[in-house]
Amino acid sequence: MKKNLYPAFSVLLVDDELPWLRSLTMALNGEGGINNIIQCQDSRQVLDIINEQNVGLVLLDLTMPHVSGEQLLTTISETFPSVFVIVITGMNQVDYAVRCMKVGAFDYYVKTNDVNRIITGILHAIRIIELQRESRDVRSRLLTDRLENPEAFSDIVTTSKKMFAIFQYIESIALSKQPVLITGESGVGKELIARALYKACAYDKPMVSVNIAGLDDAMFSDTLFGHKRGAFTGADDSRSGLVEQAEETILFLDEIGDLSQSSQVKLLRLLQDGEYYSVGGDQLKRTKSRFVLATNHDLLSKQQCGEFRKDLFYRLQTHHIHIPPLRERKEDIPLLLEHFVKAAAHELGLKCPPNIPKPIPALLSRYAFPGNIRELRSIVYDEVCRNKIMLSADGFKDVINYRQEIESNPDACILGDAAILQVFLNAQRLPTYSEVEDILTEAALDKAGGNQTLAARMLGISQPGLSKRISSCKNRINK
Ligand SMILES: Nc1ncnc2c1ncn2[C@@H]1O[C@H](COP(=O)(O)OP(=O)(O)OP(=O)(O)O)[C@@H](O)[C@H]1O
Repeated sequence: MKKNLYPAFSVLLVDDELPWLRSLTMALNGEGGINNIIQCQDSRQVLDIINEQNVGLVLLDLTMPHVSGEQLLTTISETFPSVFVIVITGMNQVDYAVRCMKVGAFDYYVKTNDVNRIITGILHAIRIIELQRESRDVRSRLLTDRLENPEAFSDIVTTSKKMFAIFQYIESIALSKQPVLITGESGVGKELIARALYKACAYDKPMVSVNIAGLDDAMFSDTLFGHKRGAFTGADDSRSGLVEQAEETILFLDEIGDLSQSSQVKLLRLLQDGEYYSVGGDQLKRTKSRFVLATNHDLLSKQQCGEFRKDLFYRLQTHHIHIPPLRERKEDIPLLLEHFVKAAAHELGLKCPPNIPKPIPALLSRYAFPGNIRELRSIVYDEVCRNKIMLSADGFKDVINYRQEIESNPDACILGDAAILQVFLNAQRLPTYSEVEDILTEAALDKAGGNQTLAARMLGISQPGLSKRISSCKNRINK
């Protein structure tokens, strides 16, 4: 996989003027990050090059010796209909432009010193070609029912056709540079899918991940873009951000659903043009990172009620992977059960995993798993701790009944005031507010099997509020 070449197909520059070829190549490379370029000065060679190399886009001059650009344009359109042609010429006449577009040119530019405008058009064409190629690729993969690199998905335990279709889709978008949005309920495996995508892309550098829930706009900019020395009080040194650290690999932004409006604007610019400023810096930077973003929010309804920007919402739709909840792929339950029993036994140092009585998979299939696979994992681990030789069907039944009860009536677990008071009176010293917050957050997540929506309901706060508490709790631990 030629992962350092962009785009994955070649861009063929055809012009008899060598200085123009050179300056356009430099601009495409520097400003547009395009480095998969073939230069051709002799118009007679163009068709052979297209025939022999993986050319997706031709940037074509019109006035050339031997074969004219217009003649070439007609032949390319007829013989290689999937190759896009952009005409870049010195001829500033509308009728030429109209003629070229009629014959099949994708766009028409007059040579100018302001190459930025041309580059924006070329990047636009590249994006469309990538999408066309990807959709062709997805179609052929769906017909052949195969994976090119099954190893990339080996950590994901599944037998579901829906998940297999997701794997095929991931393989078909692996070479694209466009951002990928992964959605699905909490605990459904979004991070695992992001890691599979990373493996399918075969980057040399490790993936960079960050959970951006609860970051205010200043923290968001500082974390992603870094800062210049003296940018704010305490910024004693310049520091690079995660975007720079993730150059030529994947930057995984988890929980993008709660971003503030101003951070959404910055994120859009980053995804759209690859551009950003470090905090306190006035030099525009460009990135070649691949962005993978995840959320368990319904972004469509957030966008409809004005909480999520429409332009960002649509920018994120280019490559969208939605992971179905566990209750919609119950065929995975027996496999996952066995997998987690083995993993738990291994962690506990058991010689062999406990036996699984036959009724347990069917019992689990009747439960809706609001916390999805994370919840199943925590139930199984807990049961393996309790029963190291043979798992207990009754144990599973009790846990599931209890969880269903909490789910239908989150108030049921509330302790009386006196009981709460007693907990503190028995302690040698009173915990601080932040200690209580950490303990409660952890306890609620534990009870809810990692389901943040349910845990937030138990604590009487919103899910974004809980997300913020989780990240501040993590920050306190990391300090
Ligand atoms: N198909 C699977 N096979 C094995 N383990 C899985 C699978 N799906 C999820 N898991 C495990 O379940 C747990 C939750 O997965 P993950 O963190 O990827 O979910 P998530 O959707 O990102 O959750 P959240 O929205 O809360 O961040 C992890 O321990 C993960 O390894």
